[in-house]
Amino acid sequence: MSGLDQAKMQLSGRGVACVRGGREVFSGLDFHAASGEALSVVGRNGAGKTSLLRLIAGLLVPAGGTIVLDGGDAEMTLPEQCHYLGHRDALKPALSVEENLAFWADFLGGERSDAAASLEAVGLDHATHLPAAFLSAGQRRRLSLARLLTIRRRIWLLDEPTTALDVAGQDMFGGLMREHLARGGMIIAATHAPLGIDSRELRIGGAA
Ligand SMILES: Nc1ncnc2c1ncn2[C@@H]1O[C@H](COP(=O)(O)OP(=O)(O)OP(=O)(O)O)[C@@H](O)[C@H]1O
Repeated sequence: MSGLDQAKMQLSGRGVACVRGGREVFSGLDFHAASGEALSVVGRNGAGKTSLLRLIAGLLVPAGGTIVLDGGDAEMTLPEQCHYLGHRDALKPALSVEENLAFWADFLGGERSDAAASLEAVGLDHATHLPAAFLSAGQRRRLSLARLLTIRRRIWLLDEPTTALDVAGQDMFGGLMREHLARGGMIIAATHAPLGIDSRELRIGGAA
């Protein structure tokens, strides 16, 4: 665990507004999250949970307000310090499990851990040469989770991360999230189901 991993971080949103397709999804949204902390973003379908993750990841531009990271790596942008895991697993079907992971490691760059160890941690070490097209939904999700471990980024933005995971997979993922937080990481997860770890709730758009 490096000293950098332990540096305090604080992510703050102030008066954030989101417009999609010309329609306001939410506005005036305030939130904050600190290193070592998990935030569960909850709300009804269409409230803007995915949109908020995409705003933080820099994949959408806020229509108003600011999103600021204090205490992160001053040489990197906020999106460069985030892992965004969408609810659709971004995998190349013709590439094998290990080739998919290598693709993401090359694409994202930066510090990386041992890919074989990551695949073992998510229970895919028996399937490294299998084309991603042959993976089950839960196995695809596990491969996406291996990305979080292979390429080290301190902020995990997770969209419905436990979808398709069996009970053992949810336990495994709970352990990985706890380790990430213990290292000074941050997790912001859009979810309809309990995340499986202690988290603070950020509700968007009133009761679901
Ligand atoms: N590409 C797009 N163009 C226009 N509108 C969009 C686009 N993507 C999403 N929206 C709209 O933005 C709103 C928020 O969508 P978002 O996916 O962020 O909601 P959500 O809270 O994650 O919903 P769910 O619980 O169903 O996953 C919805 O009304 C949706 O129709």
